[in-house]
Amino acid sequence: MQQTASHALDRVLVLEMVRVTEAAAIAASTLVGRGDEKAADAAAVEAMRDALNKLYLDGTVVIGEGERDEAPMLYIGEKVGAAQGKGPAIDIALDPLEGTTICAKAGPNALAVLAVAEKGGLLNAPDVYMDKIAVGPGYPEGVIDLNKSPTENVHAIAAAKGVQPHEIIACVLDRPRHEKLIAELRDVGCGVVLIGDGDVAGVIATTDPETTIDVYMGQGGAPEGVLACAALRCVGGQFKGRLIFRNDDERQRARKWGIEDLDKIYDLTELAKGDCIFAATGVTDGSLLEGVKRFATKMTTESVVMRAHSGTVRWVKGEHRL
Ligand SMILES: O=P(O)(O)OC[C@H]1O[C@](O)(COP(=O)(O)O)[C@@H](O)[C@@H]1O
Repeated sequence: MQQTASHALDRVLVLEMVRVTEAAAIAASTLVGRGDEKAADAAAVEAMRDALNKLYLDGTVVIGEGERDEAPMLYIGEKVGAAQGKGPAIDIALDPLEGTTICAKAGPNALAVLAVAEKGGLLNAPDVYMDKIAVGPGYPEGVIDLNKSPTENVHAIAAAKGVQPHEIIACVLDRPRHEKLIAELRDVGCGVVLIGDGDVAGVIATTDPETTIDVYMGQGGAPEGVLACAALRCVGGQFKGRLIFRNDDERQRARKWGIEDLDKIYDLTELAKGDCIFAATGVTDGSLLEGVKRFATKMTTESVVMRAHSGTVRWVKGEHRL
């Protein structure tokens, strides 16, 4: 009889997931700073797929490298795992190399990332942009609102935190499309941390007081939004996301994956619901994790794996013989 997913999440998957993200991170790390995004991504994809296919599970990729006709491996709908029809049926959202450009340029915060959930637990987000706002744990429910202006959100966060609006620090992707947002945040007096890429780490940074980042704002990839939500489900925090469609082709793609209300504002639990596991391994050093390091005889990795049901967060240091 096929195991239920929650049974699997209980027993095997939590630590197995680290093996999968470690494999992808190690593969990508051989190409850090080599200026070749595609090669680094391909290496991570292949390694992640091989590692997933060794596990006793009946997995379906719901967020992956793209649609079947554009991605040869880990495409949306691909079945992975060595126990098709027998093992626990789970949905998987993955990004074997989150921050391909970061990796190519040896910048901070490139990650190998994975989230798993029970069937239907993760939104099948199309590869479009998502307007995002996120804060870490400890705020009253509803403190952030995508229908409000950045200024109003900063005031609400500051009031809830008991500080002045100019003491709030926001993280934003450094893109021309964010010029207005950045100008408005600076008008309020906020510190704006501009990141070149990697908004999964940007969102997660709001949950760690050491980063000093209070809020993440702006448009990034929708699949990355779902991955970040899986992490927030485990450690706490709030997230609102609205899909952004630039043309009819993108609208069509969303409908194809069952999204009917194209203007909907999604809450954390609508993007990643039920029990879920989030795992990441650092490819390059960053605010969340150290990157892969190579020594004469070994490599080291740092990973985090967390589970929504228990709220357990495990930091895993790996030593791998060369
Ligand atoms: O680079 P764009 O088009 O602004 O898209 C933003 C998205 O790209 C990233 O910075 C990096 O994504 P990739 O790893 O696919 O290159 C994401 O973290 C972010 O959500």
